[in-house]
Amino acid sequence: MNPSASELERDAHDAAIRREYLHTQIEKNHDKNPLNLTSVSRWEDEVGLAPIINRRVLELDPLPSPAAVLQSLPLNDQARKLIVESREEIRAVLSGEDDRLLVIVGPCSIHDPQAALDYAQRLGRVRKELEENLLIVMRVYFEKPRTTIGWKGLINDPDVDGTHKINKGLLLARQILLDVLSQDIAAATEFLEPTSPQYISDAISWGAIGARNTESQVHRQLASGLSMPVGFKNATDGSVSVAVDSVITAMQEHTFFGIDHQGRAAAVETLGNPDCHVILRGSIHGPNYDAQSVEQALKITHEKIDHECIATHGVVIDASHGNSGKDEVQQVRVVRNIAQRVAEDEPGISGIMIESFIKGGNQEAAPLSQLEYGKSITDKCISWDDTHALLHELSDAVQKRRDTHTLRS
Ligand SMILES: O=C[C@H](O)[C@H](O)COP(=O)(O)O
Ligand SMILES: C=C(OP(=O)(O)O)C(=O)O
Repeated sequence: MNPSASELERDAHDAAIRREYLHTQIEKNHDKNPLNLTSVSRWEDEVGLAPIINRRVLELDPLPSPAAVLQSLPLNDQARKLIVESREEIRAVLSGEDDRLLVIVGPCSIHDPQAALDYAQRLGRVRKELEENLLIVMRVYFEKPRTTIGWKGLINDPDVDGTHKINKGLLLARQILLDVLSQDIAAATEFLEPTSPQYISDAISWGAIGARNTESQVHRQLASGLSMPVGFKNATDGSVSVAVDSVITAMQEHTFFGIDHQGRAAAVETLGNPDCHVILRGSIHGPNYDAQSVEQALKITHEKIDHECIATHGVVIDASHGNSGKDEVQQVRVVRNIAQRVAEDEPGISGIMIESFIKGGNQEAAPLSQLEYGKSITDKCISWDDTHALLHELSDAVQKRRDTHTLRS
């Protein structure tokens, strides 16, 4: 059926709005495109598909290729060594070959490069001091999965002002990772967008798939090709079974849609990732960090996986999120509870996750100039002073556990 005159008029009107929008965006956002890419034209206009496709797409802003970003901000030799060694150490702790506790600690999200470096300097010093008992890795989270809407993290919106300069966010995130690694501390992150790992995953030693994505085939496939250990959170409704299914799925080979390092669409074939495990993060129904929940999670894992692996050895417990009701005071109690249980040699606790920043609590997300320094703009975090004390308590707990084992043998 031919479009009516009024439909044609509306299409022309929509196309004019899109073109004007594109033009003003390019004019306005020079720094959005730091690698000087030329914008794509409205291809659908040229091939006569304008009434059919991209009806609700305002802009397709080209991103640099992963190779261009990796080459413009390369890992140095110290960082390469740290990443290779820390991935192996994490694997050894998760499998029980190394008797330390894995501690993934740091801000809920990164929004300020200066504060991230400041935090990494502090954590780098404690990491060294406590390395005999704790394997400390910094949370360097750039992508935030939201329950509904909200700031989606530094890669998506680096200026926290709704301008969504992803080009800038990618380079900034990578620079922050290099700064963190320069403090001799390995980095952990959540992988959210299926193509963003090509830009940063070389700098990551441990990855997470969040509670909102744990049942997603796309994320399970992604994890199957990642080069580092990956933890899957239990679902927001508390299901641990889906996280175990994720581990099983990610351990297998897959072929799926992705991009290569030149940024070209690619059929990605993966080997499978044997270094996956479950993270207990509590749920909308309450916490699951207690001994019975750990035991139950491992029971489900053993029922579904018939061979010994990292996932059957133990879980990582997230002291924040559903386990603390996102309350930093409660998070301190949860960490103390876990420290006590580690000291008492409770089996199955391979690691702990803590949301911590320089100042405790959180504040509303806003552009950097309007923010209090060193305070979270997403979930509430434990202050640095409390974190420092808790890391020492966790270290003492691991030492006590080791002493018990030595006495027994
Ligand atoms: O870790 C951060 C948050 O818990 C997660 O992004 C969800 O946040 P929201 O419920 O405020 O959207
Ligand atoms: C979003 C996070 O956690 P979860 O997926 O458990 O909500 C997080 O760790 O930042």
